[in-house]
Amino acid sequence: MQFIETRGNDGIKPSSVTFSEAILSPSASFGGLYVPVQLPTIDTAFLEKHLNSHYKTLALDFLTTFGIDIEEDVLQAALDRYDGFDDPKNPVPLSEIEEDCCVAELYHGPTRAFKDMALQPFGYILAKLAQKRDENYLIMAATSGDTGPATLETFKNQDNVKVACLYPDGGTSDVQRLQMVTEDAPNLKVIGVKGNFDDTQQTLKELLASEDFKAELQTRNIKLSAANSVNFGRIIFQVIYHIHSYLEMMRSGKISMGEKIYLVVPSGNFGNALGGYYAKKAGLPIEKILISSNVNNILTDWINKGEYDLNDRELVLTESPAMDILKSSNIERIMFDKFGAARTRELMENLASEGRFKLAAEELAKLQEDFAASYSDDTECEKEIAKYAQKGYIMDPHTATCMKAYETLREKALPTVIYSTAEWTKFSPTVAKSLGHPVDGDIEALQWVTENTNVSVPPMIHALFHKPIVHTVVVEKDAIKGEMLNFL
Ligand SMILES: N[C@@H](CCOP(=O)(O)O)C(=O)O
Repeated sequence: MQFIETRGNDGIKPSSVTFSEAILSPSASFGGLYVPVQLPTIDTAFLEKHLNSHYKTLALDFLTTFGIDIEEDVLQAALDRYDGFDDPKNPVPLSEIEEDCCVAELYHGPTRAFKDMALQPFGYILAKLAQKRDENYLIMAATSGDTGPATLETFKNQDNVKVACLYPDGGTSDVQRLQMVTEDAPNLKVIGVKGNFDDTQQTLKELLASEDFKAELQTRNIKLSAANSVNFGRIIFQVIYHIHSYLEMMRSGKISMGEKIYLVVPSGNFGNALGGYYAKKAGLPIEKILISSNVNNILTDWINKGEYDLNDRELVLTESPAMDILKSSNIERIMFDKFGAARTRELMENLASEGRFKLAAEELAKLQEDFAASYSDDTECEKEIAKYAQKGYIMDPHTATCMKAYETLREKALPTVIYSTAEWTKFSPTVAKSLGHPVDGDIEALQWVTENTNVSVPPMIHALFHKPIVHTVVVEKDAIKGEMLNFL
C-alpha cells in the first residue's frame, strides 16, 4: 500500500511513499498529510470471519489486508501491547446505557484514554523501525490532555527515540498534567507552554514542515516525526476499534449482519472520527457518524454550514479540555477524500491566509452524506453526567457531549455506539460537581465519587499523587524550539 499527499506533490518529495516512510516522516508537500491510495474492504466475509476473533487477531488481519510494509512479527509484538489493558481479550468493552445505545469504552489502557488504543502499538512500531534502521528520532507531541500521557507512556525508555511533549499550561485537567509531569525517563521532555492547545500544535506543525529545523536536527544525527494524528500511524489503529464495536454489537445480539448503526464520536483533532469514516468507506455498515463537540464548536459549523472560520473565535477552556481545539488536523484528510488534492490545498491555504474557508453547497452535501454534528456546553454535560449516574453509569465530560448528538441527530431509529474517549478518573472534580458535590481537588473528588457510586479508581491514577514532579519547565511559545534543542 502506498501513501499520497492531501495537498498534491511539490516535485521534491516522492509522489508516493510506503507506510513506514509516511510514519517516520509524516509531513507531506505544501504542509499536507499522508493518506492511503486505497482502503481495504470490510465486507460481510471479513466480518463473519472475525465474529469470534480476539481483538488482536482482528487487528492483525486488518493491518495485513491494508498491505503495510511492517513485518508480521513486529505487528504481532506491537499488538501484544494490548495485553497490558484491563481485559486483554477485549480491550474495548461495550456497556449498554439505553436499549438502542452502547458506550464503547476506549479508555482501558495504561493512561485511561482512547489514545492508548493507537499509541501503544504505534509507539512500538515506530521505535522498532528507528532501531532497525539505526536512526535516531525526535518525536514531537502536542496535547490537549490525552495524547501527551499516551505518547510518553508508549515511548518511555525506548532506544533511538526521544520525545518532546508540549501541553498548554492550565489547559488540561490536573490528572492529565500529573500524568505528564511525573513521567520520568531519560528520553522524555515535557514542556508546558504559555498558550492554548492550538498554539502548541501550530508550533509542532511548523517545525514538522521546516526544512531548516530538520537540517538543524540532522547535524545532531536526529530525524523528526510526530505522535499526533497527523501521523497516519495513529489513524490506522483508530479504524480497527470501529470494526470491533460493530462485531461486539453483533455478538451481543443488538444487531444482525449488515444492519446499519450510528457512531457518535466526541471530536477535536478528528482522528477518531476519521477512523470511523474510513471504516464506513471500507464497507462497515454505518449509517452516519455523529460528531459531538463542546463550545469550541468549529466542527459543528463545518458540518452543519460548511463554514470553517477562526476569525470570530477564541479558544475557550472547558470541562472537556481534550476537545478544546479550533485547528482540527484531520478535516484535511476528509476533504481530500471528498474533494481531491487541488481543492484541499486551496481550502487549507485559505484557512492559513484568511483564517477561514467555506465549502460550496454541493461540497457541504457530500460532507453531510457521512456526518452530522452538535455541541454541548459544560452545563448540559453536567446534566447528562448526573442523568446517567442515576441510571448507574458514570461517564466523563467528553463522553457526555455525545448524549445530545444521540438524542437529536439520528434520523433513523438505528442502534448506536457512543465512543467514550477517557475515563471519568481524569476529570473527577467535574463528575463530583455534576453529582451535586463540588469539591476542591482530585483526591477528594475521586474519593467522594467512589464512595457514592459503583465505580473504582485504577491504581495508576492513585499513584500519580505520590510521584515526584520531574518536569517543571513552562515557556513562551517562541522558546519551545530552544527548549527542545537544549534537551537533545
Ligand atoms: N485531543 C488531543 C489533541 C491531540 O490530538 P491527536 O489525536 O492529534 O493526537 C489530546 O487530548 O491531546
